[in-house]
Amino acid sequence: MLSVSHGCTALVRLFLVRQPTITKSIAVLLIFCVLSLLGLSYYVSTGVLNVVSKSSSPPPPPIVSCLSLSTDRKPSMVNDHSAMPQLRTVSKVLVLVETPFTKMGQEVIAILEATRIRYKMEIAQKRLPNLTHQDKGRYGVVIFERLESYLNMDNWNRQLLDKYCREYGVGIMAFAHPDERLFNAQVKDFPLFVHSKLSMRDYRVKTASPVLRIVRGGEVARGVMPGDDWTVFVPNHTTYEPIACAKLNPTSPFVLQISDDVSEILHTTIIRDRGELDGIQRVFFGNSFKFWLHRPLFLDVLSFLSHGKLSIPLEHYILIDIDDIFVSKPGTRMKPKDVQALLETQTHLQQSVDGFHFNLGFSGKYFHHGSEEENAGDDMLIESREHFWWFDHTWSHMQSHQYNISEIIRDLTLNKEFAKRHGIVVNNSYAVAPHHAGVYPVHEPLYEAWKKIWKVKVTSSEEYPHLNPARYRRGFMYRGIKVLPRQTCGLFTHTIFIDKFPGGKMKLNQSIRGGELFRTILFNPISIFMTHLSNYGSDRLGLYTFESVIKFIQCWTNLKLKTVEPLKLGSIYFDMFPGEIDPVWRNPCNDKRHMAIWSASKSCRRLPNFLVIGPQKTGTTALYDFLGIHPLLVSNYNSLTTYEEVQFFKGKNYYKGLDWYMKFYPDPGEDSNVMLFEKSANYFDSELVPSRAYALLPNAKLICTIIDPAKRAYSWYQHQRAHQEISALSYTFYEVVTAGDSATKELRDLRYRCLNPGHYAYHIENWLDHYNDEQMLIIDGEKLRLNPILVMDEVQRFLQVDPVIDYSTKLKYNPKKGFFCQVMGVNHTKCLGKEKGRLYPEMDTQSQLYLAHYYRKHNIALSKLLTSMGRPIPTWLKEQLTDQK
Ligand SMILES: Nc1ncnc2c1ncn2[C@@H]1O[C@H](COP(=O)(O)OS(=O)(=O)O)[C@@H](OP(=O)(O)O)[C@H]1O
Repeated sequence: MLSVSHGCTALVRLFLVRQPTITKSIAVLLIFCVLSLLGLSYYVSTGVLNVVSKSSSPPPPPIVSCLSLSTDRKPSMVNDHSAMPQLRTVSKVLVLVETPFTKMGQEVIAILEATRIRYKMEIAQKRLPNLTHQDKGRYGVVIFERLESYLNMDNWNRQLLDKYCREYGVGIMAFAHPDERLFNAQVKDFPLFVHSKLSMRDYRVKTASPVLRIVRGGEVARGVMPGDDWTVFVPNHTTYEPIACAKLNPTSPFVLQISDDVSEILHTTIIRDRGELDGIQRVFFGNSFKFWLHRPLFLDVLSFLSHGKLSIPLEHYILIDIDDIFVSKPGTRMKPKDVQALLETQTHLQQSVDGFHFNLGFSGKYFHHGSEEENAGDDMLIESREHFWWFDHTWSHMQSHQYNISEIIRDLTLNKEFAKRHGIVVNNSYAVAPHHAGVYPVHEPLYEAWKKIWKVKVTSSEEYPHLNPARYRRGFMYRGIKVLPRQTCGLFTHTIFIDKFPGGKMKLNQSIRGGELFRTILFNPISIFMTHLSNYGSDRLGLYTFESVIKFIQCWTNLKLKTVEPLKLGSIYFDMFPGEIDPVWRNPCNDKRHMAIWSASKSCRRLPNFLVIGPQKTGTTALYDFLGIHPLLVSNYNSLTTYEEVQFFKGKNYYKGLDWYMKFYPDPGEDSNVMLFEKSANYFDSELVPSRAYALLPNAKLICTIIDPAKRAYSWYQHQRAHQEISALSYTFYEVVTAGDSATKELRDLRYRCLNPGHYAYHIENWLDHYNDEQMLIIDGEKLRLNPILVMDEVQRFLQVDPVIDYSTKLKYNPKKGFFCQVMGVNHTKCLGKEKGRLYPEMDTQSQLYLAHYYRKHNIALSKLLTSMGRPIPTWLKEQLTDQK
């Protein structure tokens, strides 16, 4: 554009200043032509002209026709696989792969993750993992990435696996992938033969197969199948039954040997072994997931072999949001005939999708911002308002993370007034934020304003926990608002013509016919799609895409599609996935997209660099105080309720969100060497905290302190008594630690709280499930008490902080207190308050003996763990382990 305007100015000047000569006139004309060409190419490349030229051609009708949509459509067989009573297996899959990186194995894992089916991946050549636990089978189905790995297992492992499968009714699934070309080769140990490395065409699934559930039998996928590495199975026993078959491609090798009549004979591409010979059900696939239908068939086989335990529901919900109503650029907006088409398609889709409605998200500010015809389109949307569902998409299509609460409130109010003026009945409970801004990472003011103006209860976003990989997208709940995962269907604001679809029309059709879009609906029982106003003008890509994919699903599957209002969808979602209600906060600075929609006033520097995690009563407060002496180690501001401990990752505080947590930290600035830290002694023994802390602070360092666990338990008990905890006052220490199953709940709880933190090895390992060994410093609390100077030097080295402090000048033993305290002046030290280092009677001998025995196995585990980590063994631990009390 720049060159065009500069050129024009030059042209005008030339004419104004002098009389043109002929040569100059020709030169001017030439310049004019070049500029016109430049201008034209600009318009063509930006698509502006396309809008004009293409909008006259009729939008494409939906694709897909199939046998099952014809009038003589036969009812399809939907098998209920949950026939076997008293299964003794867990709903989990064992996946045996060649290597963790092989493509096929990764594809299997990707399906399991997308469908939220639990799995364990192991290398096939290694010893099998434990298959049982307390008379329960750990896996409901065993999958071999390669059939060859199953056949070539060593005798011991093979017998073990077969025995397990027989006893627990567990099925085996495997994918044939022979390295060499085979003709009529016998499958090792089975009355089954294969031809391999073939090219196939015209794929069909057997109508009567008991394996089918999602896949509708009887359809034919015409044409040549992808790949020339197909294996077909030739059984020689009644135990085998074909599930799917295909014809040979005439160009395939062995064609003549295999059959005379290449065109008609069907060859088995997926075969089931009913288990007549050895009591084990197996299903072998003759190819990978290159052919799209193998994914839904994989899910059916999984369901079948697990006796319905690993089935996904057949009822699937879809909600199609059309965001940006009124927002699009002139030339890309809907005209009356597009609105008409939208209405017609909605009516049409209501026949195949129960309750179907397009869900329209409006931004009133841009009403009537198009051409005359497009403004008439806006009017028609308003006239047809009661046929659609409507939700708020902000008045000005604002990125809420850039605004404060009153600005957001003002914006939402304007949109609300717009709706009122135009008689739009808005679905109050649902709203969507433009650009996902403010939903995740959470921008508190948006949530507050939504609740206040619209009483929003449900929203959706594709950003939690991250946009990619899409299969990990999940929901969460924050401040009473349910955030549901949103799916992308490939239609963005600029995707308005079929041939401009990224990758072209072929790519779009692939996505519809078993590709990405189809898979999204298949794998997610609830799919909320994000589309835009512009996808329904021009070529009406939105209508083409969804009508086609819904037809395709009807053709090939027994999925029952439904649409329900977002509020109901929210309840259904969290009834299905209750484990997702609790959010997991991640660091926005580790995701570029998150940074782009996070308020500029926030900074990841306001998060701790290291955590002192406890456990309680091991000297953590002394350590906290000593750390605070160092000018480069800065702790959080005090909490009003829990003083120096923020206790964010444990308990209710976590639900207050990241903004709340960050307010406890100063911003040390980008270039500062300051390290922020938090000490919360109750983090150590929590089951949830390690994963939460790691999600937010994966690079943090951790410090824990350990003392003799029996001593720690007794100190804790005394602490509870000093704090007047009734249960601790009611029972002696011995009664607490020895409380058995018949004790009151109150006493059992007290015992648990008293003894559990002392299971050091167990808790440290929980942390090390997430963090690396090198990220954790384990301090001997006794050493901290007796020689804090040495310990603080070690801490400085571990933190790699400038050792600007000589702790020998900062800490001094206070004989009166019996502890090291901070040096404040020549004859003045500051010690911890009377809360720490209380005087209490010695532990009774009975309790000492009991606890020495109780903690013995935990202490052994700790010594093993410390040795494996290359850490020193504390003196008290050595004594405990040598002591024969
Ligand atoms: N320098 C110094 N001053 C005071 N106290 C010290 C010090 N070093 C270690 N200790 C020991 O720390 C015990 C308290 O541990 P915590 O601070 O981790 O307790 S808490 O969980 O934060 O309440 C406390 O336990 P009790 O003696 O049972 O009170 C002390 O033994």
